[in-house]
Amino acid sequence: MESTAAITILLPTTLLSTILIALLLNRFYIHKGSSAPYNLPPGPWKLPIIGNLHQLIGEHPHRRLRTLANTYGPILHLKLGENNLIVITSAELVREVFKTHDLKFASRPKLALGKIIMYDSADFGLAPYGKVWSQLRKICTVELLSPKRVKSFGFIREEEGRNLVEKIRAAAGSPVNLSKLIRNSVNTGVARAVFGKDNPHQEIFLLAVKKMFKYASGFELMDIFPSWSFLAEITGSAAGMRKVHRQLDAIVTEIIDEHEAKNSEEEDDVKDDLVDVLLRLKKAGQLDFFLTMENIKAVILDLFLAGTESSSVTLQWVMTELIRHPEIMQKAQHEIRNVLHGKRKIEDGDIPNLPYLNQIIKETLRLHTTGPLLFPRLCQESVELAGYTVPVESQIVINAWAIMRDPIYWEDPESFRPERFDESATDFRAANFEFIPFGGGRRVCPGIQFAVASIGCLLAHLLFYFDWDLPQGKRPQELDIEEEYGLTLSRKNDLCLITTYC
Ligand code: HEM
Repeated sequence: MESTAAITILLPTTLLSTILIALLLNRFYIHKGSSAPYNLPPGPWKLPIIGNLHQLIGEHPHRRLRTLANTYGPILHLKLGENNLIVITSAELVREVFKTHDLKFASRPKLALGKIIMYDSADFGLAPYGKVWSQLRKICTVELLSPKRVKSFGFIREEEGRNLVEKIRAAAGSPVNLSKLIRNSVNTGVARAVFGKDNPHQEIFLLAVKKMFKYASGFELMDIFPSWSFLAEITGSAAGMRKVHRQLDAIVTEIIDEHEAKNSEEEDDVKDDLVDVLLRLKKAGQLDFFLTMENIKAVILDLFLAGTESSSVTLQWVMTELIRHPEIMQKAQHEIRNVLHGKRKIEDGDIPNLPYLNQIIKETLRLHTTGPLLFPRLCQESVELAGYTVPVESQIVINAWAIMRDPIYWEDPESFRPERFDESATDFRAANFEFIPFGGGRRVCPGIQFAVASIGCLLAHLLFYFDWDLPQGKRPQELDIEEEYGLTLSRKNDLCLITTYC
């Protein structure tokens, strides 16, 4: 069996036997943390060996952790197998993590997927804090993700918007699988920006991405019991990850080979994309560290994976909420059809003139937090937080989903109300620590502008050219909002809708 998020899936076999072993060993086992002189944050009682693993069963982790935080408070200590896990569930403490102690929390835990899939964390999303991380991040920001570069990709967004419209028109009359079309469009947009052309192996790639994001939940047994490597083999997780690695490696190797061949043929005449830049830097050898081919492959995958999944998941939730709230859909269509009045084509430069569209994207990111627990951090040295000690090497998880639904910060938090973001108020950056869809501090998502620009442009195309409805005369509130948990919180079921071309 291939394991996905261990907490929700693995229970019947491995976990129950683990509990039995734990109980048998109870008499002989001395709890690692129990004799430590730490003033640890509060948390529920812990079983030997598995710690609090059993308390996370039955619900998706972000929901379960919110329930635990309601009992134990906004800073919570759990023992998950071999790891100390500190869970933060308040904007005030997020400020401490992202601002006051930013450096101490700027690393990432070593996850099995980094080791197996991402060339031993040779990328920068999973890399530990340090020189390699900071230089790779800087190169990608300058070459791909800076506001200037993002603006320069406007023509790609326009073309992908038009392609999406054509594909939907071609399918008119029968329900269209909008989820699939969105995933393909977003992935093509990212591929063209990162390596200059479409992804020829899109189908295989998107399936591999889906699996990879499940492995990235941080709750894989291999990550909870890193020294029990046999568990990964028994459950099939390790084999599953190796398969994903082989598939992704084949794709990225082909991309690099093509770039190397092209560069040797047309030395001066070629317009550099990110892959060219990375290959050139490798050849020149002028960085402060030795840039390996693994670094290059892992960075391409980083951007390709992070860029595709999160933006496409967000756009699917946007359309879900607009279907469930026809009056908001109409208001958004009214805005865009008014602003573009008389124009036949949407241009990338039109998107900033659509403030309501922007409010809708923000409200979607609040209510359907793409990364509900952000991405785990590793505490690099012991820190005092809210009067408690966070031990060095603890993993830190911020329950962004719970904070962005907390009635302390948000009025009527369960309702979808884009108007709550007035045009001037909250920004995407974590200046406001109750609105943190992109994380914060040094490891804040570097792809904010890229993501917002591509989601905005595709969404504008969907709303300008089409009216949308549910198939089989279903009513708006009947559209399901079932979630699938992984690193991202996606729709469990694909979104299939009926369209009318306007
Ligand atoms: C709606 C879209 C997106 C959302 C919600 C999102 C969210 C996030 C979050 C929550 C993190 C972790 C931040 C932290 O630890 O504080 C992150 C990291 C990251 N994101 Fe995004 N992201 C999105 C789009 C993108 C895009 C389009 C790209 C690139 C093309 C990208 C590249 C990355 C990378 C490379 C990291 C790791 C940064 C590091 O560890 O230094 N993301 N993202």
